[in-house]
Amino acid sequence: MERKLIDEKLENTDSSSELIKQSADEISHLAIDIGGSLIKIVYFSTNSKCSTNDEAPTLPKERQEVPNGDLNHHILSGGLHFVKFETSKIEDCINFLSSKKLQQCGAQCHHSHAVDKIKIKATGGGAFKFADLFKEKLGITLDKVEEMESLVAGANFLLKAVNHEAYTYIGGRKEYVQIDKNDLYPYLLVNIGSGVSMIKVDGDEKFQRVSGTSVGGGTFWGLGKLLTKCKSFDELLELSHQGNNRVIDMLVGDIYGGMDYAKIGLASTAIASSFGKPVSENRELEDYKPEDIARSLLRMISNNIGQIAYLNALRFGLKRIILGGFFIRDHAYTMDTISVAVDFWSKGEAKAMFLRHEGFLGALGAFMNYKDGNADLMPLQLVEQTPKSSSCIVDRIHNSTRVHENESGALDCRLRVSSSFKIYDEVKRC
Ligand SMILES: Nc1ncnc2c1ncn2[C@@H]1O[C@H](COP(=O)(O)OP(=O)(O)O)[C@@H](O)[C@H]1O
Ligand SMILES: CC(C)(COP(=O)(O)O)[C@@H](O)C(=O)NCCC(=O)O
Repeated sequence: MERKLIDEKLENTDSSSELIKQSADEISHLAIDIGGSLIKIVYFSTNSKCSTNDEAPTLPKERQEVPNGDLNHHILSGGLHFVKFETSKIEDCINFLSSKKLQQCGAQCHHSHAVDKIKIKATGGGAFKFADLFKEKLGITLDKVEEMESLVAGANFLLKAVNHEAYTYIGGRKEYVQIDKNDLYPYLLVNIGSGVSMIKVDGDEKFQRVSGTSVGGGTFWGLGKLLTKCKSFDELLELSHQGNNRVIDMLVGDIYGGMDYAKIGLASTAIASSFGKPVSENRELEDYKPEDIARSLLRMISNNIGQIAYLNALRFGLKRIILGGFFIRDHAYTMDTISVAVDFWSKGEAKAMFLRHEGFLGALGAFMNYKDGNADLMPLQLVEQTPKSSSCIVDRIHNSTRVHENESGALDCRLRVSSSFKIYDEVKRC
């Protein structure tokens, strides 16, 4: 529900203060992915109180010593939260971060140097582009994590640790797929953000970006904005529901006098040329309905990505195509078009799968990176969950450790944190 709320707020320019109010909990770890279109934040919060006086606060009750007697580490129990902002409204993101207790503590702290030491993991092009802005406005240093590495780490984490994460979308039906974590690799990761990256994943930290296309989510939103005058991405998606692509697309039947081109397996209703119909019609842009244009555009881009994904899967003999990125937005027509394209071209050999945390792969991967480097933060301790069997299909099921998802959409999890972890200590000192 929280994710839904935040998505709605995203479309409303005056809502950042409300978003700030509803999320005034304590953040112990945060990672950010600043992309061409959207900023994605993943943060871990214990919902505990932060002291504002000079004494160190009592430890939150969730902060307990690890039962195995490892006195150098603590376990934090809490939730992993997901938030996004439009990159063009980066000020909202800055305001959100500065409202958080981590930052408030720093701002109120008498030791002004403390704030300057805050470092957060950051990925995406914006980690470079906006590094100075974060330093100047928030005193935060962006500790850069490579973008493809983050996407892969995020996808691997979700596929291995979160129940009901991957699903197929066929004929209007969503079916969850439980992938055996010992039989996950290789797969093709297709991230549809502003542009599209295709990555062959062979293991943890073992991957190669094999392809990409500049015709992606940014193309849909950018062209759609120009052609339909829609003011938001969601409005454009909504509009596409009511449209008919056959008014804009040139079909095989339009060329073959209403007949199939049976010899090469093309039905009369198949699209011969996306956006081809206006070629032979004496009509202006205004003479076409915006909903038909939106539908045609969404279909053209989704189909094209599905086809390029299939070709790359074929190139490397991959059977699983896992799709992420915020272009998808859990949108039925988008997923159906991609699934049909993959199924059609691979003759049923390859399968397209989508992820519930579709747009947060990079941010999650950057979050996982806290475990590297100075090894202050140990890997997530995962909580066992009994899978809900009703809507779940089994893809070589295997016993695995899983993460809970609570009602707010946050993932319940535990972090194993070094006693000397930096961000937490900055807060504690205040
Ligand atoms: N609220 C939104 N505003 C803008 N674009 C959105 C929104 N929701 C989904 N999108 C789509 O998601 C794409 C960005 O996906 P994302 O994975 O965040 O990529 P990036 O890292 O390039 O920002 C946009 O180009 C657009 O197609
Ligand atoms: C440059 C990018 C990796 C940036 O990632 P994004 O912000 O789009 O998620 C991506 O836009 C991309 O892979 N573009 C396609 C470039 C190409 O292969 O032609």
